[in-house]
Parts: sequence; C-alpha cells; structure tokens
Amino acid sequence: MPAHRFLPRGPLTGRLRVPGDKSISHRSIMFGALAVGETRVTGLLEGEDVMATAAAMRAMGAQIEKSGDEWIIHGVGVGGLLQPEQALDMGNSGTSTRLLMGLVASHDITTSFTGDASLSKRPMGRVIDPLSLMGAHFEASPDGTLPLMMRGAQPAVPITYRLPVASAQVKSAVLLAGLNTPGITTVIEPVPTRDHSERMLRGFGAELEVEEVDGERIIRIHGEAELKPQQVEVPGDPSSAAFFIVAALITEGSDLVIENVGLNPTRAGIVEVLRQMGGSIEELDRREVGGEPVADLRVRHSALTGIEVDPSIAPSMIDEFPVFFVAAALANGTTTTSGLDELRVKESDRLSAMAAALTGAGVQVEESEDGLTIQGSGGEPLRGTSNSRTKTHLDHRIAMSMAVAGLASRDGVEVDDIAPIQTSFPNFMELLDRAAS
Ligand SMILES: O=C(O)C1=C[C@@H](OP(=O)(O)O)[C@@H](O)[C@H](O)C1
Ligand SMILES: C=C(OP(=O)(O)O)C(=O)O
Repeated sequence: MPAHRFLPRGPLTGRLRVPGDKSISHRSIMFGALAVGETRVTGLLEGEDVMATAAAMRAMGAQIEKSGDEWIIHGVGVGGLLQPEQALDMGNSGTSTRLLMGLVASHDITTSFTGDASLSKRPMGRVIDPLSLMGAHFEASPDGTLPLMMRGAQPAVPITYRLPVASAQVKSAVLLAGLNTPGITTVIEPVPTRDHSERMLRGFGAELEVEEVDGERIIRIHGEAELKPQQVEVPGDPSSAAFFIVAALITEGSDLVIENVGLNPTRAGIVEVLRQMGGSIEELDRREVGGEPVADLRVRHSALTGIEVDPSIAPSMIDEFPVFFVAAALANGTTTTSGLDELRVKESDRLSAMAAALTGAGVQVEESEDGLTIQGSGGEPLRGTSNSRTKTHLDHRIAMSMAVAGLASRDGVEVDDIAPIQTSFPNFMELLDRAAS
C-alpha cells in the first residue's frame, strides 16, 4: 500500500496527452478477439483493467501481442471462444467482468470469474438477470457478487431487455451475448449511456440498428454475426483528461493543453458542467479519431461558481464525479448533486468515499442518499486537519481526485494508497510532475 502526500504546486502549463480511452480499449481487444483475421490497435490503454481483459481473451483462445506501438490481435471468430483452463481473474475491473460474462453467456463454456476485494463487492445481479433469460446458468452467492461460476448456453435465446439501471456495461453484456445468438437481441435504453459498443460493433461489421423513440434508445443486434478485423486508433480518455482539466481550472496561473481528448457526447458531460461553473475550456482542432469526435482542450485557471447539477447529465460524466466534487470544493458558493445512486456501486462507494476525503481536507460536505452538497472555498486553498489521510478503498479515481485536491491545498493531501492508479492511468504521476513542474 504505497501512501503519498500530494503537495500544493502549480501552475499547470504546456501540453500533455493522456492514455487511450479505457472503454474503447477493452472493446477493441474483445471485438478483435472475435473477428476472423488480424486486428491492429494503436493508442491502447495499457492499464491493469485492460490487461485483465487481454489475459482473459488469451485464455479463451485469442492471440494478443504488442509489436512496437501496435497491439496485434488474431481473433477466433464469433462462436469460436474456448473454455479457459483456469478461473478468469478480473482484478479491479467491472467492465471486463460484465462484458466478458456477456460473451461467455452464448458460448459453450463453463468458467469462474474472480476479482479483487473491491470488485468482489460489486453487483453482478444486473448482468446475471438478463443473461439467465438468454439461457446462461449461474452459481453465485445470493447477493450476486464474485466469485461466481457460469455456464454459457448454446444456442442462447434472443431477448428484448429493458435496462433497469442506466449502465453501458449491462447494455454491452446483452449485446455481446446477442452476437452469438440466433435471431435479433434487443436492448431498450430509457436513459442513453456511452455508446462505444454500438459504434465499434458496427465498425467491425455487425448488423446493429439504433432507433430513438420518445427519448428512449432501442438497439437491435443481429446474431450469429461475422466480425471483420479492423485497424483501431483509440482516442485519449476523457475520464483521465478530467483530472488535468480540473487541476488546471483550480490552480492559479494554469494554461494547459490536453491533446487528443475523446469528446463523444455520451462521455463529455464533465466539460459542459465545468463550463456552466465558469471554467475556461476551449476546443481546438475538432476532428474524428477511430470514429469518435476528438479535440485538443486548452484549459485556463478560472474562478468557478457553485451550481445545481442537472441529474440527467449524470450518465455522460458518471466516472468524473469524484474529481468534479474537487472542482466544487474550490468554487465560489454551493454545489448540489442528486440522482447519483450508481456512484455507490463503483470501485468504492464514491459518494461516501469523497465525502470523507473532502471533509478530511477541510471542506464542508453534506452527503444525501443520492448526492453530495459541497460548500466551495471560493478559491482559497483547502485547509485539512494535519492527521487526515484519504482512504482510497482500492479506487483509482478517489486516489487521483485527491491528488488534484492536494494541488489546491495549503499543506498537501495524504492519500493512503496510490497503487490503484495503475488500473486506468499508469503514467498519471509522471504527467502530473511534468505539467506542474
Ligand atoms: O461500459 C463501460 O466501458 C463503462 C461503463 C460505466 O459503468 P456502468 O455501466 O456500470 O455505469 C463506467 O462507470 C465504467 O468505467 C466503464
Ligand atoms: C467504474 C469504473 O470502472 P469499472 O466499472 O470498469 O471497474 C471506472 O473506471 O471509474
């Protein structure tokens, strides 16, 4: 458990590039592993979560290796996954677990899924339910957590499933199970969530239609698909960029360019909300990378004003709330959030973890069932108690958010464990050192 004290420093200047998008990286490995032939991926995030996906796909028969800057994947074809010899260890990664459960559900495979202490607390019932309807069989504890054992169905049964929670992971699990299921599998999404699976499955040649009816999205995938290998260029991860966006906004004198940031509308809520607070975030050179909108972001130190965040924007910034709460802690006035129940079932309970961390850093925070209310310091440095130490609970985003809070503190912020940062942002410390030197 390496602890670290993040000291006040800045301004953040110059240019930097964050690693590849985690969601797109997972999917490029999975879809490449299901295509017939050779997929090449550049810009892949080499964090522990994506490496867990790669190890699992190798264990099920795909060849995946790195050559220079490229990852090269030789797929087995839809329906061609093999039964792994050992349990699939998903580490800290919810995305790997839920999407791979979807893939296994329509293959003739029996396997176990295991994970670390954080992942073993997270709800899997949300994927067990629809995948059981498709014919998969599960042996899991009554609370539906890892470790669990599952047996895929062959053939699986196509279903029409209306998502009971706004979750791209559940949506993707059902669509991926549908890839190897005869007929048409349908997912109805009352609230739009990140659409990387839909975009990329189409790019790999799957037949997939999306229809919008009364604000709901209806997604249909044609089964027994054949995926064609692709050349994938992974754009920079907006969720990783968010730490540097907030760091530059709250640190006096900052003027930072973050290059190549993915700005898919289903992911870009953080930029919109920070702008509503008065944040200066300029988009330069808007373009398309790998079928996704991308821009370089110029971010300048700004006086932020507290706001009431519209809960309907939550799905498009779901992973950015921990660092958003840090921005709110430095704003002028009160920021209120609601509708964030999903934050309680991430790598940690992110509402209570951030309430405790910010309180330790001297911020006035009130925790409700589904959100936080934060009294901002008006730009004054945060003044925590000298013995307070952030508990990260194996959650990378809590560690990085409080690293950012440390920049705007009087005496620094102590974080109990920075090892989890490796799951999504292996060079975070190096980039922070460089930008704030
Ligand atoms: O589909 C994905 O790649 C992800 C979906 C989100 O999870 P939920 O679907 O559980 O909201 C997000 O929090 C996670 O980091 C990545
Ligand atoms: C929730 C996250 O990831 P996952 O669900 O894949 O563990 C995250 O990266 O913030």
